[in-house]
Amino acid sequence: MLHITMIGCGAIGVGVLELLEQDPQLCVDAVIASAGSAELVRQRLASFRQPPQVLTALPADARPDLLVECAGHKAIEEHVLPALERGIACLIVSVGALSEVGLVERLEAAAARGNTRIELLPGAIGGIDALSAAKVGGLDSVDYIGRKPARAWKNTPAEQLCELDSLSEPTVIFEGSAREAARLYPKNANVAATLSLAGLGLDRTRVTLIADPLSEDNVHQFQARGAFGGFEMSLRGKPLPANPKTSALTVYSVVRALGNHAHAISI
Ligand SMILES: NC(=O)C1=CN([C@@H]2O[C@H](COP(=O)(O)OP(=O)(O)OC[C@H]3O[C@@H](n4cnc5c(N)ncnc54)[C@H](OP(=O)(O)O)[C@@H]3O)[C@@H](O)[C@H]2O)C=CC1
Ligand SMILES: O=C([O-])CC(=O)C(=O)O
Repeated sequence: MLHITMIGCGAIGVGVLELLEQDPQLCVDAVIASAGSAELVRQRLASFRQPPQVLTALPADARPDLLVECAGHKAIEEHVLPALERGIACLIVSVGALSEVGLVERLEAAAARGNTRIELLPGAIGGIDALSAAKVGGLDSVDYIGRKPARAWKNTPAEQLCELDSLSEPTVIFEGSAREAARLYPKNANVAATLSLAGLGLDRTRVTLIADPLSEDNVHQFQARGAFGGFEMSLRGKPLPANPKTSALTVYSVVRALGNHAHAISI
């Protein structure tokens, strides 16, 4: 059995825990919550058959097989970097955080010192295997369009560009590089950052973000061109009721990745 510690117990974390209850090969022993929400998280987990322990940091003597981040950008600094130094393998879902200058290099250095590895999860997007294989032969362009219902852009700079509550047609709220998208829309730019890391990098990956009052789904589309040929992907993700910024596929992506570590065949 694989022993896992999870950072964050919000929309993704709870969804993952619910699904893992059915897998005898995976056990989330502990959840790391922010100090201010530890009690709330304990209440959230009370109905689970075997609720994980709720902590605010990884104890010095803890040695989980895997640490999986489902929390946000700050959690990488606070928990992932120190765990890597201690030799604990980490899975990261907040991939948008890696657009911060120097963070990729710091993660690599921490993992090298701990002689361990970091896995970036595909989350809400598919086709990362094909894109990153295409990169080996050389890519010419990667263009991404992220389209979400208007409510998913609440509390973002989109609020300064348009009246989200009364939007009547799809409205482009951002066009530019993946680096700039991640800076302005950190909670909505994980896919853009993932495509960049798998493909042409943050400065050469072109991003368009759209607030679409006519869509109920989080739609992710990208096209790539290169020596391999061409590739178009369109994915209509159902948003999680607990957090409309987040697609349900992200939960399944975490469960798949953890399962691949525990099961005999990985796919
Ligand atoms: N790769 C991808 O495709 C996707 C990635 N994501 C990313 O996944 C992350 C989680 O998403 P989601 O579950 O929807 O978000 P939620 O806001 O629903 O949940 C996040 C939880 O993590 C907790 N948290 C935040 N910071 C820390 C910290 N430093 N230590 C411990 N706990 C912390 C929050 O608690 P509190 O608020 O009390 O701090 C909250 O309970 C986000 O960063 C999001 O950007 C989301 C969708 C797709
Ligand atoms: O659809 C999602 O779950 C999240 C998303 O767009 C992103 O962070 O890029």
